Amino acid sequence: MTRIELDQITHVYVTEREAKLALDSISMEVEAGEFVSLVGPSGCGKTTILSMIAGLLQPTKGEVRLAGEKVTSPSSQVGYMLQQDYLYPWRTILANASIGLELTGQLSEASLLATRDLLAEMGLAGTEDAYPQALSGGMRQRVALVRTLATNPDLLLLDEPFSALDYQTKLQLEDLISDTLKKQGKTAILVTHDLSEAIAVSDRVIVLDKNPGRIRKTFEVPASIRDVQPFHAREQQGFNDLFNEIWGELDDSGGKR
Ligand SMILES: Nc1ncnc2c1ncn2[C@@H]1O[C@H](COP(=O)(O)OP(=O)(O)OP(=O)(O)O)[C@@H](O)[C@H]1O
Repeated sequence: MTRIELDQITHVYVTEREAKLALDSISMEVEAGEFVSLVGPSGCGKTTILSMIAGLLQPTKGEVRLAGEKVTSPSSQVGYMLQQDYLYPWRTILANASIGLELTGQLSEASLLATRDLLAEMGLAGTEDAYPQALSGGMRQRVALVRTLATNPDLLLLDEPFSALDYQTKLQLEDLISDTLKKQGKTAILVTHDLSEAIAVSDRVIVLDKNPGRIRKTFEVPASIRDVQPFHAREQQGFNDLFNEIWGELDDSGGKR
């Protein structure tokens, strides 16, 4: 299991026109097995943070560490899931779900069998030989989740993975991801613009400010909300109060705009 540390991270994007201070001295820790959400106004640096944890971008100053090791390049320990499913239309569902195994040299009979099992766990049994165009948006996003989990990463980075889905599918997928990650003891960071989703799936919600990106405030989600499935979390006592409290912080950070 992977513990994440961001130690005094500053990032400046340099373009022909300007030097943009995107993140200013951000420090945070995510414990192994913890599920943390990042919320904040558009442009506050959420994706920049994920890119650094994924090893796709090096901070201008500071250090990111995974399980105590400085991140200098992408690692197979880390799975990244995005808003778009990026399934290849010419590959079958099984071939799409197993592409990460192929790219990392882990393709074997056993790993393919495990991928089939994962597809079945996600309610996708029988779709293995179909092509992505035959599947609904929610099913395709489940295939993307299987593809992310198939290489067995310790850490999942989820960049608005539910935002393109209809509300009902989104709730179902939140439950599925939350269940799966809890069962497997994975560490996860979710970026989302949906505050109720952040509260429903997370152990902690971190609110960011923008210009420059900084941590504004961190909220612990109480056990009464954490310990039930995301769908029912929204009905728990205290959910609305926490929502309103975080919403107030988002308002002050410009997050509602
Ligand atoms: N490649 C880049 N070159 C220059 N500036 C960039 C680049 N990527 C991001 N930025 C700037 O850095 C800041 C943070 O961007 P980032 O995409 O991390 O924010 P975000 O919080 O994920 O935004 P959103 O919620 O809209 O996805 C923004 O001001 C953005 O314009």
